[in-house]
Amino acid sequence: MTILACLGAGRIGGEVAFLAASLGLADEIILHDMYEPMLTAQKLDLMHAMDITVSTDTKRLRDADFCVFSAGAARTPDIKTRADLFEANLPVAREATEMLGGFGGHLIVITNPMDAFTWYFAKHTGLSQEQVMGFGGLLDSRRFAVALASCGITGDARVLGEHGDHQVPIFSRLDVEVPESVREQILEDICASSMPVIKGKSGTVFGPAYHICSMIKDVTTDSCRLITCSIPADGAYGIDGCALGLPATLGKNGAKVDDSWELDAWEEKKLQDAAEFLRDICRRV
Ligand SMILES: NC(=O)c1ccc[n+]([C@@H]2O[C@H](COP(=O)([O-])OP(=O)(O)OC[C@H]3O[C@@H](n4cnc5c(N)ncnc54)[C@H](O)[C@@H]3O)[C@@H](O)[C@H]2O)c1
Ligand SMILES: O=C(O)C[C@H](O)C(=O)O
Repeated sequence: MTILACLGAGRIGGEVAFLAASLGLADEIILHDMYEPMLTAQKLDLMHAMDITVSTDTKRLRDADFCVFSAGAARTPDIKTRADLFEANLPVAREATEMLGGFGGHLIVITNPMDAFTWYFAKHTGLSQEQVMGFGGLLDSRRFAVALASCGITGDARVLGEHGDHQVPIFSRLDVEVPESVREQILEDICASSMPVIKGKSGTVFGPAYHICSMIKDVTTDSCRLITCSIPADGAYGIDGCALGLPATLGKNGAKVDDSWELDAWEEKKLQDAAEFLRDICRRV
């Protein structure tokens, strides 16, 4: 019996609830949204799809195995970076922390700027480092794979660093050497890759929902899959004072940092730059 709570039942919360239920990853859904018509709409739409218990009682949150935090404002085409959402979404994270009293499951943080809020929840909920994971690395890695494929490059495409403009595509795990000028061009392309989706359909949905559900599956099946996700760093890769995308294995005990990757000089510099950028935002939480 797996209970999935979605704090924020908009595009991401709604799609994750639907997909998780469709895939048999959740037996019961708890939904919360400040906008009552959206909450009612998502609840009814789910119940019209399948025979599943959908609750809107936030007191039940403490019984949930997973909580996906996707409440708050999303980027529109005129909001340049995810970091620009920080002030708007900080009060939303504060409210969620209060609701999460007694919750002992796995918290998957989606709301942007996602790394800052991953740090926030790790500091303010009393959950362990392994129980709080920020989602973005799998999506960024997939976007990296798409960009590489268009250049005919294959290999293990992974992205570390910020879920944002300070993301760090890892070229040293690919099958070929990629020169710096090409790296910079690909980095620029992947940083811009969600905007056409936002412009065309108001927000990204399929990509995030698919990968978020894959993380839920990793935990429920104890797969110990190698992923990248945002983790409150405590010294791994010489970084602390922020959460950021790192390699991790994901299983029933949550996300465990894999500190064995050897980065080349370009990647190492970009990762330290990302940490410096994120430390600045994380200080503000
Ligand atoms: N980490 C990622 O990879 C990733 C991917 C997609 C979206 N996001 C982020 O996730 C967040 C949600 O995106 P979306 O597309 O689902 O947006 P959305 O607007 O469709 O849904 C957000 C929902 O949050 C609700 N909400 C706002 N304030 C609230 C509060 N105080 N309490 C409860 N509910 C509240 C809104 O009513 C809305 O229904 C955004 O910050 C977006 O940038 C992150
Ligand atoms: O780009 C955004 O603002 C949404 C999300 O973080 C994404 O990467 O799809």
